[in-house]
Amino acid sequence: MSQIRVTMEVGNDGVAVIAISDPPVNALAIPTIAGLKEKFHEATRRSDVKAIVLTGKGGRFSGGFDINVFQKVHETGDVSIMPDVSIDLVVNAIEDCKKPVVAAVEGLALGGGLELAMGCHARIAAPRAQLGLPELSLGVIPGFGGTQRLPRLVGLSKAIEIMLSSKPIMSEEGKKLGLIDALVPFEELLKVSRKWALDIAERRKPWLRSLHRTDKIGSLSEARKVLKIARQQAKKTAPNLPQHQACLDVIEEGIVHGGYNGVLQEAKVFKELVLSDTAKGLVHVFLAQRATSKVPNVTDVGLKPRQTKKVAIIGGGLMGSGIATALIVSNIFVVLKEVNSEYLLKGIKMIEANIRGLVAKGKLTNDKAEKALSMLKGVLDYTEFKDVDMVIEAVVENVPLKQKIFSEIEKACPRHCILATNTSTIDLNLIGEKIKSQDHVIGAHFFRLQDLAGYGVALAVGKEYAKAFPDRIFKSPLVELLVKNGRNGKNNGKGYYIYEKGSKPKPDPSVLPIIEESRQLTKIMPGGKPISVTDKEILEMILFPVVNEACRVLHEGIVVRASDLDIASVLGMSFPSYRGGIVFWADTVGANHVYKNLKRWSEIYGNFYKPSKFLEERAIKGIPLSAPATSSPSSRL
Ligand SMILES: C[C@H](O)CC(=O)SCCNC(=O)CCNC(=O)[C@H](O)C(C)(C)COP(=O)(O)OP(=O)(O)OC[C@H]1O[C@@H](n2cnc3c(N)ncnc32)[C@H](O)[C@@H]1OP(=O)(O)O
Repeated sequence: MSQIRVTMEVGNDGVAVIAISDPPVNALAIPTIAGLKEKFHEATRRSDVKAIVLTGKGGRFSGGFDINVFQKVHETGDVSIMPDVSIDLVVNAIEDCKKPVVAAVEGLALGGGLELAMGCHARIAAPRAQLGLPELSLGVIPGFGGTQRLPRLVGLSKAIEIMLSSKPIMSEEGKKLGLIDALVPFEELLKVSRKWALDIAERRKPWLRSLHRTDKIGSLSEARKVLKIARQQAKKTAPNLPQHQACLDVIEEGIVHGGYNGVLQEAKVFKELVLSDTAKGLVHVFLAQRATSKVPNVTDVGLKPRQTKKVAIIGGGLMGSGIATALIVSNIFVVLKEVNSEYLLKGIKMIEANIRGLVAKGKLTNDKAEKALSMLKGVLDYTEFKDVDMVIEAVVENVPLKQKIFSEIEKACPRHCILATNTSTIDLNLIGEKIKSQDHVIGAHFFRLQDLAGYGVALAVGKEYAKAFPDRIFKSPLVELLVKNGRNGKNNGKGYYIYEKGSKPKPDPSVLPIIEESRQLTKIMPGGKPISVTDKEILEMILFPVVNEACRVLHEGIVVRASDLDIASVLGMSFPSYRGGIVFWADTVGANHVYKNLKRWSEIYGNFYKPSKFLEERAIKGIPLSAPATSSPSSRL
């Protein structure tokens, strides 16, 4: 195995080129690490090798340590399956190698990939290569010496920024910072790297060990000041993520006690963090997100995705104009259709304002804003629909209106066109009932929340839910009362929050008497007094019904796998990714705990909380909610 994943060629110049070869990203799997150790020992031993170049095949240096190994550690709880790379390979075989080692980097060097490169005695990179240490986004810290070498190469503040943000920098910036020694055209990468390695061997260039450098760290008191500020910021920006403070502690260890001790402490903390719930959740989300692109009977039978170049949107209200904005900034032509020129103009103005907002926030340059707006066309009829790849209907929640629109677009659009509806609640079968191309109908739901969309939408959605799932809704008069009191969310400045330009929305206390009235009407106050619930119970009373609904979706086979719902909850509901998504979290809490509480609440508050059959069976039998249906008899429920 190791021979395939790592190759070595020794040229007439005496340079051994060791290449990682494991497409698509040259991840450092356990056999690859073994292969690297083997090749480095061989190159060190061989008398015909004067210097070494380390590179990656296929246009990418390395995407870092193999994340699948983390998953195995999580499944088994056995952290000893992770090989010692930090000392054995990076310090002993590379950094302390008796022959100079130069990294030739192109494409990307992330995580463990960049850490290998930092262990080399120089780094030569091609343009636009991504360099980063994204380990914190996986719930761990860099574990191959990155917490020690990066500060020594680019300075403490920048290194902290790179690690805590988990965002890569480009090789151009890397060159300015000193992380990269030379930036050369792609065609010259290997040639220059070989020569650089020979120059070091023959003492024409310095032989630098990153871990031994101190020139960019500054004094201990300066370093402590920088670390103190970083700790305070991390407390605010990442209060629930232990890896941020842990990373700063390990950096400090190396500054106080020297780089080598820092590396040892890093390895210890890394192994503790890899078993944390945060790492379990984040690693799950990383792998689950990639799994969403694998659809049985679609991607595995060779079907290729079709490009979407032009999309029509029906309805230029808040929703339609928001969707149009997202599409034009992604370089997709948009045809926006409205029923009259007054509404159309309003929609276009909203899109222009959205784009101006993105420019003001620095998310879009003026050039890109102009380009985006040039991709938008407002229309009042269907003529422009003749060559669209997709239509997204974003009109009010009204079944006859949506059915009429779908009949019209079926005639106006090409056969391949996807017919999407932005409905929140209406059954897609009902929307497509009157057309022939039912196999082209999909739901493409966008929603931001009540204050933003306006309470009219919330009322319409509530009515549809009540019709479709009468036994699954909690009947609350709150939204109607808000409307009666002249409130309509952000739209008229009277929502749950107060919206002031330039500042974060603040809770509006004048909404409290209306909430109180709603409570009285709902009769959920035994003895006329609000019930007393802990913060934990509030959280569970909100999220367990979501878990229950996820169980119904799983039972009905609407998603291919439970982890698709995790990704939907993270991307669509802002469910914290460090908790792994809604089903993953429910399994962490325990299906039985979810079931028992829902059952108890359903006896007090009614059917809204009634556990579904799927949840009940899995809870009773002790089967995780995420286990595939085939492994459990509940698939027949
Ligand atoms: C000890 C060390 O300090 C610890 C570490 O190194 S932890 C790892 C640090 N590295 C990372 O976090 C990088 C993670 N990877 C990425 O961000 C992106 O995959 C990427 C920027 C490298 C490439 O992105 P992109 O081109 O869009 O391709 P993407 O679909 O994400 O990945 C291609 C395939 O490579 C896999 N892959 C990418 N990086 C991987 C890694 N580090 N380990 C294992 N598999 C990896 C993906 O799972 C995907 O597999 P699939 O084809 O079976 O779905």
